Amino acid sequence: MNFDGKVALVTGGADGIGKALSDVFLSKNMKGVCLVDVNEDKGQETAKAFEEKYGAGKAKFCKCDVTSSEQLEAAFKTCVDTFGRLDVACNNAGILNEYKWKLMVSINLNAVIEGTYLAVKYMGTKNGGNGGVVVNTSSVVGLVPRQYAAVYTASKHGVVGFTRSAAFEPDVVDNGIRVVAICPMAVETEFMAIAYEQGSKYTEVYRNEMEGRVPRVKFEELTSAVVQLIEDKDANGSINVIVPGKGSKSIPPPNLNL
Ligand SMILES: NC(=O)C1=CN([C@@H]2O[C@H](COP(=O)(O)OP(=O)(O)OC[C@H]3O[C@@H](n4cnc5c(N)ncnc54)[C@H](O)[C@@H]3O)[C@@H](O)[C@H]2O)C=CC1
Ligand SMILES: CCC(=O)/C=C/C=C\C[C@@H](O)/C=C/C=C/C=C\[C@@H](O)CCCC(=O)O
Repeated sequence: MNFDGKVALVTGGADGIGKALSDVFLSKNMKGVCLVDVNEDKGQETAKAFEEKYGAGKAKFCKCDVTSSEQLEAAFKTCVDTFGRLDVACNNAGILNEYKWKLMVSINLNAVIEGTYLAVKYMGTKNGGNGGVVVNTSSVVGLVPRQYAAVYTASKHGVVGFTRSAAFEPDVVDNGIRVVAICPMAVETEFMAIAYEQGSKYTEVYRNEMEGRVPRVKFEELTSAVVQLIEDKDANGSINVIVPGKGSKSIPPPNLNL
């Protein structure tokens, strides 16, 4: 898919990875981006900054807690009502808080599943749309274990398993939709700083042993991996790890011919 005149919806679009993706989408001449986020102040601020940079009417902020089915569907509807179409859905919002693990699973996994199905409803060729691409944000710990963050790791493994499987569901394929996921290593965002405030065993260990010593994926490395996945018409069910300084690599499912 090329980006010209297309429309994207990005959850967690107010900040971090979602904001960086939205910026790049607009720089590639997308018609508009819908920033879907629970943080109203940041969301309004980011939308305003994008309109100043790319022109009036290019960014729409939708206040939404992705754990609410009603709010998430309303965001998809607002996006199509505002821009007239939807082509790319990034299910990206996420948190790291092992103490609030049920909430974390709701945000990191359930909302990714719900967002994917809503993308089929609002982008699907059988539903009046033009087809499109769903990009789900997992993590490197969607592929490898991580002690002290068992539920975060489970939620991100869930995103990988769901993406690999949903991509080949007839209802998804027959609606002209591809589904991919990214598995970045640590990225240059405030994600861990926010996680420190909320507290978890993992962030205590991380802060003591790893902070400042782990290289970060740069936004440019991450966004170019996502752009490639969106542009590549053969990328479906693809799970791409993103490693600082080394770029993006597709990771196939394990070969079980034992
Ligand atoms: N930063 C990192 O090192 C890595 C992050 N990830 C994943 O990338 C995704 C984005 O993370 P970052 O941009 O780094 O974090 P961030 O904290 O900078 O941005 C996350 C955004 O999601 C929003 N959000 C949180 N809960 C929400 C909810 N219930 N409803 C709607 N919006 C909500 C926040 O308000 C924020 O704007 C997450 O899924 C995270 O797990 C994956 C690998 C590495
Ligand atoms: C180590 C830095 C870190 O844990 C930052 C975490 C930020 C977000 C949580 C998660 O989505 C990302 C984890 C990134 C880990 C990065 C580097 C390595 O420590 C992992 C290498 C994989 C392994 O454990 O073998």
